[in-house]
Amino acid sequence: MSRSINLAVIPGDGIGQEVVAQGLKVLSAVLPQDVKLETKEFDFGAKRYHATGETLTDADLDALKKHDAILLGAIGDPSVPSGVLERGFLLKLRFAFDHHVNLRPSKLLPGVATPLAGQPEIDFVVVREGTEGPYTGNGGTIRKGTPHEVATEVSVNTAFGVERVVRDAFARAQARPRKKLALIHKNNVLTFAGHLWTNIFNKVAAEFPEVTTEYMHVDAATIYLVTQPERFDVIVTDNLFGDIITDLAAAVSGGIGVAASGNINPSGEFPSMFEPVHGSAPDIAGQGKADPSATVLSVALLLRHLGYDSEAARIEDAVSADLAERGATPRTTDEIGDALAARVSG
Ligand SMILES: NC(=O)C1=CN([C@@H]2O[C@H](COP(=O)(O)OP(=O)(O)OC[C@H]3O[C@@H](n4cnc5c(N)ncnc54)[C@H](O)[C@@H]3O)[C@@H](O)[C@H]2O)C=CC1
Ligand SMILES: CC(C)CC(=O)C(=O)O
Ligand SMILES: [Mg+2]
Repeated sequence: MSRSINLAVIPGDGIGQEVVAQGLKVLSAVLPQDVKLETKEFDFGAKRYHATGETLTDADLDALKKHDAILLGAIGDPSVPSGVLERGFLLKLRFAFDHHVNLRPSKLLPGVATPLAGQPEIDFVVVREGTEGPYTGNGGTIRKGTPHEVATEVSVNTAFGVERVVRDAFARAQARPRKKLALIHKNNVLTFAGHLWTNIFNKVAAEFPEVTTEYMHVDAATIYLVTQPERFDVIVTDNLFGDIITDLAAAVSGGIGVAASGNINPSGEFPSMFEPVHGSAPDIAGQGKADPSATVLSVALLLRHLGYDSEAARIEDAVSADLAERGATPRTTDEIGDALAARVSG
């Protein structure tokens, strides 16, 4: 039986272009010959915005919808006002394709440097809600530009949206050996949203008696992520807290250059999208300094999502071996991509 992957590729801005090229290189190298890989590149990002004023149109969404999955580099450029591409492209796409499970694993691989003392066992996954919270664009400003300006940014939390992501996190915790789930919020202050999350979390917990649960406020969680990261197994949290703590989680688990993510639409109604946790890093763009490992590991998440488990594992092993053997001499983005492609095909 011949198999195929019809992949939408969005390199995006800055280092997005550089790292996606490596992700594709490794993907082509790992796939068996009977799997037909078809890729279609989309030019979303700053260049297209400057040329056309468009970020993401309905026609674009229709075109993207036809694919099995999406591989994204990163979006955002200093030449475009902050938020235009992030809201107008990235969040619009995540919302339109109902990517409500934003999956961000953090694993400190053997021999990988961490700023933490010793070599703690870090192996947890953050299930970040991806379509609600303060990222929905509900809010506004009055008396703009005056000393009396007032700006609001409303956090939207629906029982439906919270329950489905909490259920997903419980199911993931149940399937992992340690079976632990932490809810991270700030329910001592954000009482409306926080109590909704806590009540739903406790209700769903009753259906998963094998899962050990804990609650912690997000400020305290940032302490434990640094002082006791081994304590975490699965974390569930809202869109904003999840965004922030996963950069921190990346920093303690080998760095932002190795942090992968999946924006999952669990029903399969829309293609899921895989991307590194990092952004377009304009400070290092075009210099060949970006670590493509996060994108390559995102390709592994993509493959696992599509049922190519052994190919995903080969990529993860290759990255793990590459990181363990990384010497002090810096390599270019391209060189790391070549080394990973050689490992998965060797
Ligand atoms: N998913 C996306 O497309 C995201 C886009 N952004 C956008 O990216 C732009 C830059 O955002 P920043 O806040 O600077 O975050 P960033 O993640 O792009 O960069 C933060 C720091 O990490 C470093 N870094 C990032 N990726 C790296 C890699 N692969 N290898 C080595 N170092 C790496 C950068 O050089 C920088 O020092 C903004 O326009 C932002 O809105 C930010 C986060 C996610
Ligand atoms: C650029 C934002 C819209 C998103 C972000 O920082 C993230 O998803 O990690
Ligand atoms: Mg982020």
